[in-house]
Order: sequence, then C-alpha cells, then structure tokens
Amino acid sequence: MIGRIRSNCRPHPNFCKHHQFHVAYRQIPISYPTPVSATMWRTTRDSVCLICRSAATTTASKTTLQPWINPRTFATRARERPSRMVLSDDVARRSSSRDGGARKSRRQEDPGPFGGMNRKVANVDPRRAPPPPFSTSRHRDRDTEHKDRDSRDFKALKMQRALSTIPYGQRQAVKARIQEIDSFDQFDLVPQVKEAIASDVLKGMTDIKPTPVQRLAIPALLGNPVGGPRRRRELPSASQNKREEFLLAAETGSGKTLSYLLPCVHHLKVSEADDIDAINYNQRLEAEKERRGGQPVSQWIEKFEPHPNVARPRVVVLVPTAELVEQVLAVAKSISHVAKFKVRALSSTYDVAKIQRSLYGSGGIDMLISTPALLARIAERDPNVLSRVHHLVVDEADSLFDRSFSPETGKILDRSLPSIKQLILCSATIPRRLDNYLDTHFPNMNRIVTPNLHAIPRRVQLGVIDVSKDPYRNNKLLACADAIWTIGKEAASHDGPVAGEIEVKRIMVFVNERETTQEVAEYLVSKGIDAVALNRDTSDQRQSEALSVFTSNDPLRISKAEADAKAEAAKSRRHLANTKVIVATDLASRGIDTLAVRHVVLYDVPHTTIDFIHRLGRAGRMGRRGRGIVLVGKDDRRDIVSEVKESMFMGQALI
Ligand SMILES: Nc1ncnc2c1ncn2[C@@H]1O[C@H](COP(=O)(O)OP(=O)(O)OP(=O)(O)O)[C@@H](O)[C@H]1O
Repeated sequence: MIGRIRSNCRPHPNFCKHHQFHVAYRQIPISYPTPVSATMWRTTRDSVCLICRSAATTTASKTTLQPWINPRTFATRARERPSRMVLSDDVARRSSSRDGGARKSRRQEDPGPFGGMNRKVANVDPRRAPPPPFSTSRHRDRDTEHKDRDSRDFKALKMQRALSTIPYGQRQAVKARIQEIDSFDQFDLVPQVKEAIASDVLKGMTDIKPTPVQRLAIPALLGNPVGGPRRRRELPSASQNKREEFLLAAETGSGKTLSYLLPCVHHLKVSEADDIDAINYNQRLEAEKERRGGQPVSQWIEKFEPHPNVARPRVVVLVPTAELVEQVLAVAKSISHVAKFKVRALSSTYDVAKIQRSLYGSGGIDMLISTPALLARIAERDPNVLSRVHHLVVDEADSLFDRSFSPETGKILDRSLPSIKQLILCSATIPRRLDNYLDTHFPNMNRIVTPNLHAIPRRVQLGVIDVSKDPYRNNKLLACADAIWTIGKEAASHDGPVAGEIEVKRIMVFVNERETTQEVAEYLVSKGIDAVALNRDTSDQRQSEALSVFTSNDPLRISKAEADAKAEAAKSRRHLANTKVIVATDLASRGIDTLAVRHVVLYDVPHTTIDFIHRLGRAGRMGRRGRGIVLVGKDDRRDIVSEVKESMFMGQALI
C-alpha cells in the first residue's frame, strides 16, 4: 500500500476499493472522455490528506492512476450513448502539429487521463474535490452542483454551441469581414468564370451574393484568405513539391459545390496559359482546320492526333453516389459553357463504351467527376489517369473517409498526391473520427469553417408526432400517411400562384433500414399517396428517375380538374393527387440538392446527429423555409428528439 494512514483519517466513501485507505494522497476526480464518460480518480504525490487536511508523509515512489467506474453508471451511460458517430466540436481548430507546442500544452490542460502527467504541482479544481466527511450546507450545495453537472453530461446528445472553442470576438470579426464581400466580382476569379456565374450557373437569379462558405473558401483557394494579406499568389509549382490542403466545412445547402468548383476552374484557366503541350496542340489543330477548309471538326477530330490531356484530368472531384456525379457534372458543365473547359464524368450507371468515350475521347479532359470505386479501378489498370491531377476535391468527405469508401478514396489519394497542388475536402458534418484522421494525416490542413456548421438551417421547423398516442396507437405507418395527407390537403385548400392550379408537394420520408423503404412506400400507395421506395437495391436508372422530381427546381403543379379526375378514377379508395413522396434511406440524404423539397418526414428517429443534419438538410436549402416531422414511437428516444428540437430553436449546433 502506498502512503501512510494517519490515525485520524477515515476511508472516504467516494474512493474505490484500491484507494479507500490512501488518505495520505489527494484524490482528484477527473472526467475521462471515453464513450462511457467514466470518472477516474487520479492519485497524485501531493501529500495532503483530504479528510484531515493535514500534511502527510509519504513513501510513494510513483504516480498511480486507477479507474473508478461505478458499474451502474457504466451501464446507464453505455445505454444512453445513442451512436457510434460523434460530431467534432472543434473543427476549426488549428492542427496540432501546426501550432507546435500547442498540443503539449493542450494536453496538459486537458482533463483527460494523461492531462496531468508530469505536473510538479497538483492542479486541483476546487469544484471537483470530493466533499469532506461532515457535510455542511455549503458542501451540500456543492454536491448538488456536482450532480447537476453530471446529469447535464448525460444528455442524450451532448449539445454544444457551434465553434465554441473559437473566441466569440474572433467569430464576430470573421463574420464582419465576410460581410464586406457581397458580390462575386470581389473575388480574383478569371473573367470567364465570373461571367459564367451570372449567365449560366445562377441564371435567372437576381441580387446574386456569395454565401458564407463561398466568401470564406473562394478567396482562400485563390490564395487571398479573408483577413489575410491581399496578394495574388501563384500556385506552388510541381518542382516545389508543395501542397495546400483545405477543409471546407459548412452547413447543408450552403453552396459548397460552387465554393470549390469556381476556384478549381480558375486555376485550370490560369494553368492553361502555361501548358506548352496544349498550346502546341491547339496551334496544330488550327492549322488542320485551315487545311480542311469548312469541313466540320466533328467529322475528322477522331482521326486527328489525340489531345495531350486525353485521360489525364487536372481536376478530379470525388463524390459518393452516381446521383451526385450527375449533380456536380451539371454545375461544372454550366460553368464550362462560358469558361470553356472539358468536363467529363464516370459513374456506375454508364456503360463501358460511355466510360471509354468520357476518359479517352480525343478532345481530352480537364475535369473529371467520379465515384471513388470506379476511378480507383480504372487507375489500377491505367495509373496515368491520376498522374497529372493538380486539384483533388473530396466532396462529402465524411462519407468518403468512412469505412465503406475509405479504401478506394485512399488509393486515389495515394496515386494523385505527388502531383496535387490543392487537396480540398468538403463536408457538412465533421465527425470526430474524421477530424482526428485529418489531424494525423494532414496536419497542415487549412480549416475553413462557417459559424453555422453542424446547425440545422434556422428556417427549418421541427414537428413531433407522438405515435404512441391516439389515434395512431403505435401505428407508425398510419401516422406517416396521415402526416402526408395533412400536408397535401393543406396545399390543396388554397390556390397556387396560378389560378385553378394546385401545388404538388414533394416530400421525402427517411427510414433507417433499407427493408423499411419498400414496406412504407407500399403502405403509402395503399393509402392513395404517390410514393416510391429508394434504397441501394433500386436500379440506378430508377433511382435517378425517382430523384429527378425532387432535384428539379421547376414548379410542379396540377390543375384542380386533373386532381378531381384522378380522385374520381380512384373512386373506390382515397387518392391524394398533389403529393409526390420518396421513401429513402440515407442514400438520398447526402449532398442531393433538393431545393424544391419543403417537407421531410423522419419515419425513424435517426441513429446519429449526423443523420439528423443530413436528412433535415434536404429541406430549407439556401435559406428557404422547410419543415421536418419526426415520428416518435414508444421505443424511440424522445430525449434525443427534444434536444434536437431545442437546439434547432436556439439556432445551436448539434453535437
Ligand atoms: N451564391 C448563391 N446564391 C444563390 N444560390 C446559390 C448560391 N450558391 C449556390 N447556390 C444554390 O444553392 C443550392 C445548394 O448548393 P449546394 O448543393 O452546393 O449545397 P451544399 O452546401 O453542397 O449542400 P450539401 O451539404 O447538402 O451537399 C444549389 O441549388 C445552388 O445552385
């Protein structure tokens, strides 16, 4: 036994069985951030008896660390932890190795199990000291405070303000600085790119302003970060072998796609001017055009020499799904109409001939958008494909660095890293696991984080339906159909913008398991609702057909006469003509730009806050109004739902 027991000392009730007689030592309760938040008791060599408060002699030769985990607490907390995935609460921090000794000092300040190692003086937080044996009223208060704090720690989803570790003043300063930027003209983008924004990409919009992530990311990717010195910076040359790494973390539907595409196209255009091979090719092409007189280029280009960029893109964008490939391709193409560059896509929905044409077409390729699996397979056979990548964008980085995608993403990264000048990761949620991965593998990463990261858009309201109550009596299917009928009837009760027409509501229903999609969709159809199921087993063709209604921003209306006729045709049963419903798993929740969706029904309570953010993020995009409806059954975690609701109301980040 370490230490000497003084005769007037008594065992403290809070000590574990190993320590209860170690009264000659100061016992410091520390919070250990494991999934069970176990409290540990650290014994220091500081020889002050907690009970009698007198100095004690010691024979201790080393500091000991013993866990004290009350088995009941362990079990309760293990049950209460809702998820494996935990959002990072400190995304914007500077990387540890970047700030040199910062990591060390942070460690020392950390209340973690190793936080107090090598201290010369015990850094005892008086609030955390165990109470003395004879509890006075003051100590009783302290006990209560302890319990309160603990109960707050046990919240179902630990809530925290966005960017809590960034000082308030600093955040305000960033906000103020980005407010000075209210036009895309203020960015140092090449004129063709600026022109493309108004004439194609955001065509038809008035008063176009960059969003917060665009205000922060575009200047940073162009080398003029907001608040930094104004200078035009050249990209590091290949010989310098320098690489810039960026993490763009911003809330859902905030325009992240443009925030990386515009700078990438800018760099493409700038580097084009130095590309000797391409310049020579263009000269030979012009000469050939002259030689052939007025013969259309398309008739002979295939027989002409291949472009030096054939199958060697300079910008590669990785996205997790085929739908996202098409979505990003559409945005990139709209920029290319004015900025003139060649953008191609690879997707599992394409046949071999199309993939071959996309990659090896004689006109060359500047930007490639693909899913990682397909590109990794192609790169294995033809490593040249990734030999000249200057910009690698990993969109939906939280998914692409997740277990299911990371082997392929890793392969592409490894092959392209030697030539990369800018590596750009982009995501609406940064789980701690990804955060730690980035910290370890990309310590120089430039973290561009918007103040509202991890918050659900404020204009999205959350309604809760208690399925255990009447009239549903735990029939979730009925509650779901009823919610959709209410939305449809409400829309039908008043005229849309065009007289005699009613608006068709596009509603997304999210479930946790893929098997449930079919069951729910079939039930909704049986109740007269136009619903389709979408999961991994749905063919790619059907997936994109089903999603196209939801991704299109065009107004969807039907005439009242048509609605009545449909109802008449389905006389024997009720029919809701003015809704279109998709029942999907998480597959449809990542990155899909569903601008027209106003209603999201969470049939199942999501497993994680990350899922909450992505699913509710399909509504309320780009500052629009939206409504989420959660169906809470008898076995669901009501506390999770009420916490999400509360933090949405407060405009806080979920964590
Ligand atoms: N500056 C802008 N002004 C108005 N609309 C914009 C602007 N930038 C982008 N948009 C539009 O906002 C919508 C959402 O953009 P985008 O899909 O890039 O969001 P996101 O942040 O990537 O969302 P998610 O996290 O869900 O993937 C798109 O329809 C896009 O055209």
